[in-house]
Amino acid sequence: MEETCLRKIPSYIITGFLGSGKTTILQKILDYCRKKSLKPAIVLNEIGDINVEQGLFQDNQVLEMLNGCICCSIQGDFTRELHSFLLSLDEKDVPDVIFIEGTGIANPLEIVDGLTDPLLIECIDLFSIVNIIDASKYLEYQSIFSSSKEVRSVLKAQVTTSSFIIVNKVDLVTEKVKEKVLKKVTSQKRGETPLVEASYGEVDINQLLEQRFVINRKGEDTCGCSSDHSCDEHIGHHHNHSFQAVKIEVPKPVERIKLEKWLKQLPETIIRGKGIIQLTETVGSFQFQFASKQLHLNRVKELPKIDPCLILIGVDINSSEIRQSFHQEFIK
Ligand SMILES: Nc1nc2c(ncn2[C@@H]2O[C@H](COP(=O)(O)OP(=O)(O)OP(=O)(O)O)[C@@H](O)[C@H]2O)c(=O)[nH]1
Repeated sequence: MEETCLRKIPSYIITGFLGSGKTTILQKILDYCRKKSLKPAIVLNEIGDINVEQGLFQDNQVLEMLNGCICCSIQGDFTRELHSFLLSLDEKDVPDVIFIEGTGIANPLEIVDGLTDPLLIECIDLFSIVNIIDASKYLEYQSIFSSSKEVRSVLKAQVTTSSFIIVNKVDLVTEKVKEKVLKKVTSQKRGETPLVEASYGEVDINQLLEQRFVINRKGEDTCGCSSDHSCDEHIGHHHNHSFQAVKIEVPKPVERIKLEKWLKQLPETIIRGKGIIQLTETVGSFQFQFASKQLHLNRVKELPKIDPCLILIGVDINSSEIRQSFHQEFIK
């Protein structure tokens, strides 16, 4: 007989497009858990084969799902791995709460599918889907990706399925743009879903964790979304993501200004960059973050467990061209 979990654990899906601020808000949630003496477990999903942000989650139980999107290629593995992870825990280690951070290109309903698999039904109590929106890019993405049905439908599904929405990065936009974004999101979201605005994910965590997910089962629309598709589209259809992650080894320190210039000339469809690099200007390793067309470099305190590299994520990227261009500029 299949072994099963001792109890159902409240679980939250943290969703939102690439670089919108999911990890930033998750860090705030983890601080909150620490203060409340709650024991969290975190499931991290990356489309690349490496998690360059693992240092951010030290001291927590982390299950990493790399090299694919929970929403498609590794959905079955996700269910099995999460199940065996939970069964492997001693009673004292069973988490009070689980946070699942999607890849940024995930349709949350496909993660819901994985969590509601019969294998996990006694283990997981799905509380809420929290969606983070990048206020500085949301409208732009609608036009950059106007010809990509796939990107538009991911952006929309992340809004329509959520039980809590944070319009983040409002520090980067004017009042007028913010109002436009809020209007657009309000027109897409489900009526009862709270919508809050934030910079660097500063929100009332208590309010966020209390919000309960309600699946709106009515007629055909069994998934609860108000979008104009049949909900069967969520299942089994998205196996050919045109999203890609390109990994570039960076064996030598790079010049910051030159790197900034190089990033600026990348195609608009490269949405996100992460990595660990060294700089010519100063000793040490730096966490490389590129989102909303902005470069952030944060010094890494401990020796990184991975070799310096950049991961660039986007849609329909010509990986060899980009690798070659980087090599030409920085390595040769
Ligand atoms: N200006 C500004 N930057 C932010 C804000 N929130 C997050 N960032 C920065 O945006 C970058 C991406 O943030 P993350 O929290 O890693 O985004 P993410 O959604 O986890 O990214 P992926 O998992 O790669 O999709 C980081 O450099 C953050 O410091 C914000 O409100 N304003």
